[in-house]
Amino acid sequence: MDAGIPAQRRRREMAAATSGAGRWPLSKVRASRRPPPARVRVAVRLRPFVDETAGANDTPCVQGLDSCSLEIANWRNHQETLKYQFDAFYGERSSQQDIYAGSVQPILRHLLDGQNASVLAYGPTGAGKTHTMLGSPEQPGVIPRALMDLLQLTREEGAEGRAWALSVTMSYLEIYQEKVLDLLDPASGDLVIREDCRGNILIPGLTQKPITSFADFERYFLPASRNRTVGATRLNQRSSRSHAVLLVKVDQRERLAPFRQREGKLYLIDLAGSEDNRRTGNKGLRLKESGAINTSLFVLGKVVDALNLGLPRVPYRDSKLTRLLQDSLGGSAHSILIANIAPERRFYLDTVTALNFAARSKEVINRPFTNESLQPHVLAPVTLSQKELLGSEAKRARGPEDDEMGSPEPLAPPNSASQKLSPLQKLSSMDPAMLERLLSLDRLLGSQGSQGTPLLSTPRRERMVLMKTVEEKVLEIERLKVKQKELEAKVLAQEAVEPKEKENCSPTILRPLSHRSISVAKPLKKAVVLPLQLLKEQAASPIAEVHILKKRGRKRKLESLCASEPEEKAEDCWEPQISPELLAHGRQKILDLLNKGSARDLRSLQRIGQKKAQLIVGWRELHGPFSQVEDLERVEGISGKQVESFLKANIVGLAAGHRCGPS
Ligand SMILES: Nc1ncnc2c1ncn2[C@@H]1O[C@H](COP(=O)(O)OP(=O)(O)OP(=O)(O)O)[C@@H](O)[C@H]1O
Repeated sequence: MDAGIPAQRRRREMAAATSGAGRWPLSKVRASRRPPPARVRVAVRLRPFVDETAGANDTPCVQGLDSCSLEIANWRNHQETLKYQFDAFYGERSSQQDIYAGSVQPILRHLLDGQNASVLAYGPTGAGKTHTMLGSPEQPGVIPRALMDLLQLTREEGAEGRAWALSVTMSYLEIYQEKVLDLLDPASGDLVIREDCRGNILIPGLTQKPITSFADFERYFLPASRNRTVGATRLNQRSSRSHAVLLVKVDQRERLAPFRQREGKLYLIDLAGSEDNRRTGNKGLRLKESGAINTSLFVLGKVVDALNLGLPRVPYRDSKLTRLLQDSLGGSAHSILIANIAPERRFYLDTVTALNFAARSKEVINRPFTNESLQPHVLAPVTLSQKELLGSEAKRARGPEDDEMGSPEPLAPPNSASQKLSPLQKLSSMDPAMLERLLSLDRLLGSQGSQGTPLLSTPRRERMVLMKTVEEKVLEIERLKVKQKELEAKVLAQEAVEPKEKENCSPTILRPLSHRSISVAKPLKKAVVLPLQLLKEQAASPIAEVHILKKRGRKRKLESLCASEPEEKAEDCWEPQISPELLAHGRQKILDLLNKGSARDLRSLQRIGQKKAQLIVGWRELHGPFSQVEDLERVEGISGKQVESFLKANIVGLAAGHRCGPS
């Protein structure tokens, strides 16, 4: 478009545009003159209590401080509050109009300057994204309000006699499991996203409906909304399983010479909820959906971070959602992210995660959470096991008051050196696995003599150093655990191979209690065969143990007098037997890769493609390092069976590499 305009005039109009007097679209000037990428503005909306299970006395775990900041209890130290700062904060009493007028309406005018804009509702499942974006007939949300205003604005600006003629079109699509589906034409299948030579993002084949009135909009939008994929999860009966993207284009044509054209795009997006599948109870299809949702939200987080930090590379291409938004997030586009959060305590961790995702700045204030009736429990985090925590969870399920009263017998004697006051038990619905992780961090920091350095209140750089130390310690512990398992396996293997010797063996060799069982079934037949072709290699190879074949077969259960689970033994077929030591090396190598490898490194593993590698990296960033390879099963989208076959496919190769390699 620029080519036909004399350079002098272009410069004049540019100057007019930047001084606010003209209407030359900043987005259309040459790249070198473009303003620096716009920051994504972030607003947080706290919804009111809607949880029927919340008791009358339940107090929110988060509360607003002013129109831009809020505080939330610090799980680790009840004397402290985490304070977050945003561009805007809307408390539980805020209305739909407050959010719209405060954060959305101001960006609409940029569309008439030919610039793009986007509004994204983000947050955990059930926190109020759809309510914010869509609302109800009584409380219309951002979408109907924005459409109403935009149509009004374009009618006025494009009226006869004005310099520009304006028209509005709408498209409506969903991104479901990384597929782009046209909600106005559900039969059309997965659509491709393309970029033209000017960097504009296009979706060829996507339906565009011209709209001139709000009635037009409703006529298309309401039936299309019913095409959106929703499903019931444990946390929301009608949970959105896809990102719903409403695209409104405002097209402008100048009525007189030089007949310029402009196009402004507005994306109004109701994102699918970020999900912690240990709480949603998702399985099968829901789990798969959730994996795709979490991955694309993770990429969105990276894109927002990169834009707000001014990084040179913004990873738009890593997901369909961000690819679609490439020309409407950053650049000269105007974007607002509305992070929706819930007040119920059972959402505490989700809330912290959402706030951390959205936070521009956070500080720790040295005062208790003001609305929090946290009763100091005499707990020693260093001695609190997951079992005990689960016990307290169960107790809470019986009645929260019991818990409020605290245990008549403190878990640690008062005044003991390890004693700490902790609000952990008050954060009633915190995931036990997550608690265990947080507590293990505590334990490690405690054993490092850094009790005085609360992790979350430490400046970012120091926190990174601390986290690194903690990670190393965790790895060391894991290594020791593996070593222990190895020794146990050796003892077991020895007993299986030499049942008779076992009877006479020294009483000083004891197996760990949990593994001690007395089998009353017939002893297994021993069969260790060295295949002919391997005999030579085995003599020379340092990894000879891999090539020994062991007899194995249909599993059958043996009665066990000691173990709670029946022991499984096998017979009648052959499989490679790997020495426990080698197995442990292989496992450790895999674990190291899972915890330290980039997505690219992970792809070098068998059975790990690009998607799985991203899922793993995403999980790691959200939940911290894997403590054992089996934790892979906790990654959404990776099943237990897949983990099993992944281990089989990789363990020997990596173990062999370890033993034979230069190290
Ligand atoms: N500000 C609010 N005022 C009153 N009710 C609300 C508010 N926000 C959300 N709700 C109610 O909370 C429930 C969950 O909200 P909603 O469906 O919007 O969550 P969501 O974040 O879109 O969930 P999902 O990601 O699973 O789709 C709904 O019943 C909704 O009406």
